[in-house]
Amino acid sequence: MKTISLLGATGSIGTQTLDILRTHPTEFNLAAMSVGKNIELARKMVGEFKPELVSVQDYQDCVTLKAEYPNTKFTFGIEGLIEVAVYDKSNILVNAVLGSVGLNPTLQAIENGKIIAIANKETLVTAGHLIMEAAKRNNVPLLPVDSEHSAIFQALQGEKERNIERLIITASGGSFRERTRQELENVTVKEALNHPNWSMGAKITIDSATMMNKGLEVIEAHWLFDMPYEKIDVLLHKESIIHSMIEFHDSSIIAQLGTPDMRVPIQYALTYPERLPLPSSKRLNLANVGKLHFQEMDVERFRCLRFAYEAGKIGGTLPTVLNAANEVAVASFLEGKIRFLQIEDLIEKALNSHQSIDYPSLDTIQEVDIETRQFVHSLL
Ligand SMILES: NC(=O)C1=CN([C@@H]2O[C@H](COP(=O)(O)OP(=O)(O)OC[C@H]3O[C@@H](n4cnc5c(N)ncnc54)[C@H](OP(=O)(O)O)[C@@H]3O)[C@@H](O)[C@H]2O)C=CC1
Ligand SMILES: CC(=O)[C@@H](O)[C@H](O)COP(=O)(O)O
Ligand SMILES: [Mn+2]
Repeated sequence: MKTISLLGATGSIGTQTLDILRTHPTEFNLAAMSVGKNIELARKMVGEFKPELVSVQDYQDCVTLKAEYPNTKFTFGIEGLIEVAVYDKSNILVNAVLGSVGLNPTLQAIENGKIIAIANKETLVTAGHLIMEAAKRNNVPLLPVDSEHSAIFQALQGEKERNIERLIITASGGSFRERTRQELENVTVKEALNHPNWSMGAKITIDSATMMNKGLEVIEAHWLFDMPYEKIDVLLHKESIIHSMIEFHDSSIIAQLGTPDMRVPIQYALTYPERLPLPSSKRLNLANVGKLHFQEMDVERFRCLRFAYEAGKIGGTLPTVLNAANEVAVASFLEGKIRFLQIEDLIEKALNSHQSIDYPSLDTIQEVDIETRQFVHSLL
């Protein structure tokens, strides 16, 4: 029995993680979880899974839930996220929280020897060097949940990182893949949230439409697989059936395929190195699919991808700025405060106005994260 702490239980990845726990009740047990503001769903989850510890975002929700479930321990805020992440009865942390708020809980969980199943890519983008250093020092496995990184991780089994020629990360093209740049001027939030292949949380769906999701994934892959940026390519593949590939020195390419279903990579991270059946997942029938399509990425049309490569290559605090500016810009777009193309304008302004600091400490990253958020807010 594996005992799990789950950050972001009420989200898209969080709810699918709980689906897997439901499918395999004798394999997994939920000891602790965090939610944000979706207290209605949290209530149902506490009733069903009976975790011993629950963290909520706001103090008042903590008080309300405590009155309803006196046998459960409730906590709140960033300290609550950390408490869940390091909960002593858990041996695995599934980090499915949204944004760089996941950084400190992840670091603390690593320091406490927890196995990390990481979906929360913003944490790796903003401070990949700190996460990788801590994981190495504590001999803690970092198991990717993001579909592309899980695909690469699966294709790497039995292989050596030193034999990799390049990583090929596939991109669906997002909600606006058929539109010209000019047609992006007046797109709506509703249109942007209509991803062609995946059902995901709002922020990552917008990131997919701007191509920032692929940018974040390039940086994520750089850290997870210790790969220079020059050896990480992005390829448009509109079906999202090949989830990513590795090309080796001898020109062999190994890919991982499947229908777009995040429960597969989530479950793989939870069962690694074993595999369990996943009866509810639709099996891929390639004869029915017939054709797969591939197309070169245009970094002029998708400027966010170029920003991410540039920020990643320079390193220091630039990825922190990239991520924090993007988080604020996407939230502003979702709130109807800015137009779609202003997302990339705001990120560009934040990057241009920042002097990168090399080898940033956790404190420096947190300061730069706050400063960047304030800077972008001042432009709105
Ligand atoms: N969705 C997907 O298919 C994929 C997602 N990912 C990554 O996984 C992470 C989660 O994505 P996704 O599940 O789509 O996101 P969602 O928006 O669906 O869920 C986010 C979760 O985090 C909680 N949350 C948000 N902000 C805070 C906060 N400040 N404090 C505490 N809790 C908070 C939310 O709580 P509440 O809703 O209760 O307010 C919710 O539980 C992201 O980093 C994303 O990039 C990676 C690959 C695929
Ligand atoms: C499911 C997942 O991992 C997402 O990151 C997904 O890949 C988004 O798809 P695109 O960014 O390729 O549109
Ligand atoms: Mn992905």
